[in-house]
Amino acid sequence: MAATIIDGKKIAETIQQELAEEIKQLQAEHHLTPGLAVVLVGENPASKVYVRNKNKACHDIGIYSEQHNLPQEASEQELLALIQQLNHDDKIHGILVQLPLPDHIDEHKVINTILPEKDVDGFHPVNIGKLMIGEKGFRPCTPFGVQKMLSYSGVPIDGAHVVVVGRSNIVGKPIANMLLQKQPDANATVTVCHSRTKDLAAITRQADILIAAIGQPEMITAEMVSENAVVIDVGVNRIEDPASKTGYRLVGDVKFDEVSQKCKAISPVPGGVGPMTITMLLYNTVESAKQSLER
Ligand SMILES: NC(=O)C1=CN([C@@H]2O[C@H](COP(=O)(O)OP(=O)(O)OC[C@H]3O[C@@H](n4cnc5c(N)ncnc54)[C@H](OP(=O)(O)O)[C@@H]3O)[C@@H](O)[C@H]2O)C=CC1
Ligand SMILES: Nc1nc(=O)c2c([nH]1)NC[C@@H]1CN(c3ccc(C(=O)N[C@@H](CCC(=O)O)C(=O)O)cc3)C=[N+]21
Ligand SMILES: [Mg+2]
Repeated sequence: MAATIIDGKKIAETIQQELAEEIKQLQAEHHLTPGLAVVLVGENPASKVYVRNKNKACHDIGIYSEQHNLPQEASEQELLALIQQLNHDDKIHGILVQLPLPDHIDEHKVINTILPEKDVDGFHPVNIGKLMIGEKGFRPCTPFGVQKMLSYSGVPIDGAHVVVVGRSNIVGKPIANMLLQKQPDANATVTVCHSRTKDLAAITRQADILIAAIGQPEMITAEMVSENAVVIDVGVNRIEDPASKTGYRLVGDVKFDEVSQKCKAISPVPGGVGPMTITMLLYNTVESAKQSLER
């Protein structure tokens, strides 16, 4: 039977409407407009699409957003100085530095310079540490979006066997940690797989919830999933497509056509995790603005 489609775009719209209401209230009661600064170094076309989508979403719901474009050759010093300036800027409640950065810039140094209370990406070691021990802090947007997507869709996480394929710092590791927590919308039994995993298919077939964050176009096939599985596809891969106007199209890490004929539920690409990521960035920015009232 064909799978239920988990419509990330629609869930994202619902959450964004709630955020827009909350922003109106913040403006009416506290004269406060949440502000986000996005920093982009260089000319990566995929990054540009993400940045454009973020700016539009901010505009739509009433978040002030500003974009800082540095040239590819910008020095690490220049970037760190810009972050310091944004750290001190009272209109700015969230700072996002688009990754990956050019090779001559140390990513860790850059992330460490962002004030943890403005780190709406949830990448600063302080926020990662809080996530690990179950303390309140900013959650990375993609994992947070996946968690919200599952809970809005009524997928039980408590007691489920979640298999995550991928162990990056921005997706695989934080999502595994979030769903493992002894907390609501979590309590999963988690297995994390990666490129050195032996007999990957034998493990993915055991998943009640399979999360693919691999960066390999359509790698997860029908024989790797069970009929009861809920499949969340985090992958966003551009592949060449001469039939498309742009010359390329987006596919996930899951072979959607065959897997969706077998599993219980699945999130599509585009229209799945991507819009949820943007929404949780907005959510964290609003949260950060609210927290600034308490300081
Ligand atoms: N929708 C969204 O909002 C977002 C989407 N993405 C997308 O998600 C995907 C993953 O991103 P990211 O985590 O940054 O990617 P990384 O390249 O940082 O990590 C990929 C992970 O997949 C593992 N892997 C690679 N090949 C295989 C394989 N053949 N078998 C098993 N495991 C494998 C790697 O293993 P190892 O560690 O051993 O190298 C690594 O842990 C990408 O397509 C990216 O574009 C990313 C961020 C946000
Ligand atoms: N500091 C930082 N934080 C990030 O969160 C971050 C990052 N750097 N670098 C790049 C990755 C990738 N990422 C995406 C987010 C949304 C979509 C998205 O909205 N995708 C739409 C499609 C957009 C399109 O049409 O191209 C969808 O899947 O429906 C895609 C990719 C965030 N990342
Ligand atoms: Mg680098």
